[in-house]
Amino acid sequence: MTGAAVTTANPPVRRLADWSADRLREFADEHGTPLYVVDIERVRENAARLRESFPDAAIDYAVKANARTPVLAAIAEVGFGAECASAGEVVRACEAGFADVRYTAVNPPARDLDRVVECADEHEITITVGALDTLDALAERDWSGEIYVRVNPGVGAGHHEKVRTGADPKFGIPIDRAAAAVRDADERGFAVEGLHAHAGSGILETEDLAAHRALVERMSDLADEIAAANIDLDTVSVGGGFGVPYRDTEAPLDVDTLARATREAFSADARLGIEPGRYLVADAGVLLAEVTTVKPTPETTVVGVDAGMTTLARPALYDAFHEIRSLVATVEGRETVAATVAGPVCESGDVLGRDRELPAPERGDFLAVGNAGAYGYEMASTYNSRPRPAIVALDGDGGELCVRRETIADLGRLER
Ligand SMILES: Cc1ncc(COP(=O)(O)O)c(C=O)c1O
Ligand SMILES: N[C@@H](CCCC[NH3+])C(=O)O
Repeated sequence: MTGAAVTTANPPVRRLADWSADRLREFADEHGTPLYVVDIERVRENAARLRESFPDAAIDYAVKANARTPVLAAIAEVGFGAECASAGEVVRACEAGFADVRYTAVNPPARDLDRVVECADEHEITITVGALDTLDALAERDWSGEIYVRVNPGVGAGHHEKVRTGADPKFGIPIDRAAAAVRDADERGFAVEGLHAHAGSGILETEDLAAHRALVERMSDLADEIAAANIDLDTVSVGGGFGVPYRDTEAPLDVDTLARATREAFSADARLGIEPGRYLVADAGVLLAEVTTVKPTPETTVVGVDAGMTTLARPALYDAFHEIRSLVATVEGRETVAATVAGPVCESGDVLGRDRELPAPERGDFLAVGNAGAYGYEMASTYNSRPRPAIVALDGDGGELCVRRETIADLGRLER
């Protein structure tokens, strides 16, 4: 295979080193930086591997991880549903061709509910309710579609405390009150199709896998209690959160083992549901940046680049680690330096990586940041009036601009 294509058929992880530096450099030259590159074929490979491990499960893609149209269209095409966090995601998922779309309503703004209810006139939409208040809001809108009840399982997992939703009271109905909530919804005439819970994001470590298993067991017990009340549940979704290795030294998640453990723990008389985001898209994307400044200091070599916390928020927000690689054609004659790769934003937290061994960077070099396909562009902002980057989508040998670079003129377009 050539270019950015992988060398083994559908390996469980694509490392930053597996991308073709020549091809990435060409994209950076052609489209400028900062630039996201997303490989749609890799998204399909990840989807196929997940489907193989979970052959009977209802799989809903968590759109928040990457909501760009080519990504959505590819995942819709393989037949997964969509799990959406807002009316915006619902609309985009419907437009991209998803047949089953579920809105996970977290403190839903009235505007979102109105729009989702409107969408349901033409699309198959389910709403996941995480508070009794939301049932009232749906009743006010004469909602006659299906609902899921979101449960707070009391067990969280994930790569950072900010993403361990499972034990956070913000999310879902406490598990000891959930059966009563389902009975209440049923008596009020709502079509309760499913239960939902989500432990958190970035499950990779043994303790997170144990938390996932505990969640599945708790949800199965709850489903039994609900079945005993003669309420038939179609699906019990145990959420997403399947992690990917961000460091070279981390092993990939063995989804077969995860699927087996999930199956063993799942005893509900209903279809198992999962809703992965990151797992499908993270290693399908890289972020390209250009070196703008090289500054030796007593502590470190500061390598200034044109991408920062407004382009990729994860390092600043969660201290997340992303591999960084130089794309120079030859490292000959360059010694290795320990670099702090920093962005152009006026905050000390605007650092993409510290202590990174790189062939001494020079102004004009391109760097690639790995695993940028999930929660990358989606969390980009225009802080410091910095326009958002462009995105190139690859499919096979071709690469096309799928999102143009925002301009300074764009920044004022909403002002009156
Ligand atoms: C309700 C819900 N479902 C699914 C996901 C997807 O998570 P991940 O991208 O880690 O698979 C999230 C995000 O953590 C979520 O909040
Ligand atoms: N945005 C987070 C994932 C959280 C997903 C939302 N529940 C991340 O980049 O790791």
